[in-house]
Amino acid sequence: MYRYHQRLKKLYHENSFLVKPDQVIKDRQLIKYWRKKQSLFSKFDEKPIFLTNELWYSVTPEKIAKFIAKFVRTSLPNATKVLDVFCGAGGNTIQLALEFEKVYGVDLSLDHLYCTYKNAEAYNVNDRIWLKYGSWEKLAKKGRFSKLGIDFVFGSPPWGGPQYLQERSYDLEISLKPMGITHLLRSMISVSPNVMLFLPRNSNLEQVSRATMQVLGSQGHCRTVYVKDSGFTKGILCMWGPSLVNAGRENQEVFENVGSPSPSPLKDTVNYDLDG
Ligand SMILES: C[S@@+](CC[C@H](N)C(=O)[O-])C[C@H]1O[C@@H](n2cnc3c(N)ncnc32)[C@H](O)[C@@H]1O
Repeated sequence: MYRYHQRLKKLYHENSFLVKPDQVIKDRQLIKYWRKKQSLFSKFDEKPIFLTNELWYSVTPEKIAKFIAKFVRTSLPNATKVLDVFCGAGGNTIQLALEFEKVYGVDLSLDHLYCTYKNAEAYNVNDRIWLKYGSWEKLAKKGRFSKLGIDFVFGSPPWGGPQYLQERSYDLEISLKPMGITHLLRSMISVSPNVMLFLPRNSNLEQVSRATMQVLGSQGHCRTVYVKDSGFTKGILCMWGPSLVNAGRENQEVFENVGSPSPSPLKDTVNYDLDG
C-alpha cells in the first residue's frame, strides 16, 4: 500500500501525463488521435487533460460517453450509484458523474486511475467519483461491489489495441480482455441486473447471444445498439436488464430498427447515429 501511495505522490508531484498544447507526439500511431483530441475531451483547450499513451486510443470519445450516460439516466430514472469497471482516462466515468450522484471506478493501472481523477477535476465532478485500484476479476470474486446497492454497471473492456479490426469477426471469448464475455457478464450481473458493455463493431453477436443464455437462462434478453458518428459505426453497446432492454421502445423515432425480431436472447439490433 505504501508503494502505491509513493507512486501516486510522484505522479501528482510531477504532474505526470499532462497533455501540453505544444506537445510533440513521437508515436506515429497516436498522431491521428492527437488531431482529434477535442472529440475525446471537449475541454482539451480549456482545462488540463491527462493521458497515457495507451489511453489516447482507448478513451471513449466524449460524444459517445455522453450518449451512454444520458441513455442510462433516461432508462433508470431512480438510479443513484453506478460502477465503471474499466475506468481508463475517465471518459465514461466523467459523463456518468454528470448524471449520477455517485460513480465508482475501477482500473488495474494506477496511472490510469490518476488520469481519471485529474480529468474529473477538469469537469468538476471529482467529488462524485470513488476510485478503486485493482483487477476487476479479483474484486468481483471477493464481492467487493455486490453489497453497495449499485444500480448500473458499465464496462468498456480492453479490445486489444487498434488492431481489433483485423479480425473479420471479433472473438468475444478469446480476444476480449481480461476475460471472455460470458465470465465478464456473470461478474457484472453479480453487482447489478443492469449492465452495459461497449464492444467492437465487428463483435461476434452469436457469442453475445450464447453468453446471455448461459448467464440469464433461455428467457434472458440482450439489446444491441450500433453507435454511429457521422455515419461511421464506432462500436456496439450490449445491454442487459429490463429497463435498459425496453428503454425508448415507445419512442420509436429515436431508434431505427434494422434487425428482424428473433426469439433468441439477442432480442434486437438498433442503430443510433449521434449526428442524426
Ligand atoms: C478501453 S480502456 C477504458 C477506457 C475508459 N472507458 C475511458 O473512457 O477512458 C480499458 C481500461 O481497462 C483497464 N484494465 C485492463 N485490465 C483490467 C482489469 N483486469 N481490471 C480492471 N481494469 C483493467 C486498463 O488499464 C484500461 O484503462
